[in-house]
Amino acid sequence: MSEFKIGPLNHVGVAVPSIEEAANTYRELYGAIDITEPGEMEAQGVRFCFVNLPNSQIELIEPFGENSPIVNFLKKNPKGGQHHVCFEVDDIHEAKKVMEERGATVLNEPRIGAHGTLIIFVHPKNSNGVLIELMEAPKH
Ligand SMILES: CC[C@H](C(=O)O)C(=O)SCCNC(=O)CCNC(=O)[C@H](O)C(C)(C)COP(=O)(O)OP(=O)(O)OC[C@H]1O[C@@H](n2cnc3c(N)ncnc32)[C@H](O)[C@@H]1OP(=O)(O)O
Ligand SMILES: [Co+2]
Repeated sequence: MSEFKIGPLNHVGVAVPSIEEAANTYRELYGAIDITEPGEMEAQGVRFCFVNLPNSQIELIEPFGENSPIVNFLKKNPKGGQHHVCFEVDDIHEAKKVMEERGATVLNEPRIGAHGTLIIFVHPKNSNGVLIELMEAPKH
């Protein structure tokens, strides 16, 4: 078995109808004070913001543009829901290669995600119904 292994949990993705309303929930109900301004990634079809926590983040995402990959999800979960879990990896190209060698369905070629590093997604069917995002760890 190769040396490859997933690293730290980077964020939990939560798909919502409105990131502003969801951010207010984390602010008013849970006392979150460190919430980023919204960003947009047309290529990924999402608007997003991050609830920064001491050891991880909640990534709030809502559809952006016509072909957003989360439109279907929100049709099935109109109030929103836990959408994906993101782990950091050292090398996204190695990660993709190993995932495919191990029989997983990688959903995209590595592309830039909200943290500015390359990401891939592994189909939920490979992980007990959980959509997994692998993100190349930021180089410090
Ligand atoms: C700004 C980037 C940001 C970042 O962190 O950098 C992001 O995270 S962007 C997040 C949004 N982007 C993506 O989700 C891209 C990857 N997703 C996909 O390719 C699709 O959403 C996919 C393939 C997971 C589902 O596609 P679609 O919804 O069109 O297919 P189905 O509705 O037919 O679903 C197939 C099957 O999968 C189950 N499903 C769908 N979405 C999820 C989910 N988020 N978590 C768990 N399971 C999911 C769905 O229920 C179907 O199951 P089945 O048993 O076959 O009915
Ligand atoms: Co994400």
